[in-house]
Amino acid sequence: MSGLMFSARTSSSWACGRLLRPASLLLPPLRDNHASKMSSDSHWLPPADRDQQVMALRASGWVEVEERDAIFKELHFKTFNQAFGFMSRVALQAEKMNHHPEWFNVYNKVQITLTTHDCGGLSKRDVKLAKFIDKIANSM
Ligand SMILES: C[C@H](O)[C@H](O)[C@H]1CNC2=NC(N)=NC(=O)C2=N1
Repeated sequence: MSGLMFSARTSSSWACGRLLRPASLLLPPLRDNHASKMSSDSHWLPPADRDQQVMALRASGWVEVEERDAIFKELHFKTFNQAFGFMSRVALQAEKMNHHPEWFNVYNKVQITLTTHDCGGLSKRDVKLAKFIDKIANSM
């Protein structure tokens, strides 16, 4: 295949409010620093909102990850089947939101980290998914 290939950014570009543009070696980056990228995110959490939301999630067991703009929680279930059933329900919601956890499961334990890769940090989607995770975990 020859010639310069152009490709439109994926739908996930909208997750952070960035303009859709053909990825090209010719165009300078519209926004090339973290702060300006974060500030343009339509799902970006302004500092005041973020503090309030993270404080509420802390109350239900979420903790902030050191050296990453992310939140973490470890959940314990009675059995592996319960843990896997929980993960299945969260996976369906993640697909519906097109927003996916970073997670690790050993037997009845599930470790979950939430962050928005397209935005380089926490967004409203992480808060929404964290609240869904807590709702499902509490219902099991
Ligand atoms: C191409 C796809 O839509 C994107 O990669 C989505 C998928 N799921 C995602 N999940 C998370 N946690 N962050 C993202 O930025 C993200 N982006």
